[in-house]
Amino acid sequence: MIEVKNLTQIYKSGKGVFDLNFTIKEGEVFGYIGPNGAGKTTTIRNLLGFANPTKGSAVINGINCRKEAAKLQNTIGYLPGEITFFENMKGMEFLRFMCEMRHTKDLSRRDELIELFELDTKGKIKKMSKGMKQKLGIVTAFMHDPSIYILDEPTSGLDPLMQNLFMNLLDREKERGKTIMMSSHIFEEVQRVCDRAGIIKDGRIVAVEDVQSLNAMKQETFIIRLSNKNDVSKLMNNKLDVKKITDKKVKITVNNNYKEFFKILSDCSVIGLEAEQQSLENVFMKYYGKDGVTHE
Ligand SMILES: Nc1ncnc2c1ncn2[C@@H]1O[C@H](COP(=O)(O)OP(=O)(O)OP(=O)(O)O)[C@@H](O)[C@H]1O
Repeated sequence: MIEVKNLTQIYKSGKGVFDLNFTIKEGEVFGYIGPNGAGKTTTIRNLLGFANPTKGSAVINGINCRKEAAKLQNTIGYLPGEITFFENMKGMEFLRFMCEMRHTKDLSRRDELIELFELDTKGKIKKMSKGMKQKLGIVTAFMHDPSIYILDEPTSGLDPLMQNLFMNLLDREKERGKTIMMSSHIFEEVQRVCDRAGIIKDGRIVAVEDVQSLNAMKQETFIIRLSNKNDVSKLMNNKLDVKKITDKKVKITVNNNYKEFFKILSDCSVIGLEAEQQSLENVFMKYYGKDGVTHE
């Protein structure tokens, strides 16, 4: 369905994306993850036909994304990373304009989405907050019921409640057999909804993995507070990766060995447990060297 072949776009600065190769099957949810500046937006802009690749191609449903971009317009729901709308239009005016452009007849989905995200469409876009603009972008990307979604960091700017609503919406679209590509640097988000994920770093794809195997790579770190300081040495004398912070506080890194982790903790005087968020960057920095080769 989506085929990226040797796609290269080099900016004057020498940065960009280089020899990207991946395919996304019909009905698949593909996460595209990488740190800031890795090349996610550049790839997505090529899929939308907004950029002229230096080399290679992106093809969707047999249609060349650059050469025949107009043909894809109604098939794709695109959410840009930075939303620069017609700032002087009111929210509803913009949505009506987009529906006319796309010849969308059935407006019920638009209205359902406005209600779902509690979007106030009365005000001018330039007066909307970042989160409100993001919601407007989501309604725009989803309201014509396209078969493919290309979403650039879709939850950015949304509060946790809205993020959750959005992820539920993605689940429903996935169930309806839609093909979804979404960029993100939030591991949890990709983990929750994606089947596979491509990892991009310094403009190159370093891995395309099943999300299940990606999960196995993830380590979690917990800060444990104890009431009895003797428990610190008890914790240090086993197979767990434990670092002492104070005489009653330790940091434990768990790498899928939860069973052992809970077994040992159940025997200690735990009075507090706090999970440390691990950034996605840390996850793959640990597993992929600069050369893009897996280092176990
Ligand atoms: N128009 C441009 N001209 C020159 N360099 C650019 C341009 N757009 C992006 N770049 C550079 O290309 C690289 C990839 O940028 P890109 O925006 O694709 O990354 P990204 O993965 O989307 O990052 P982020 O997560 O920060 O949005 C970066 O080094 C960026 O500085």
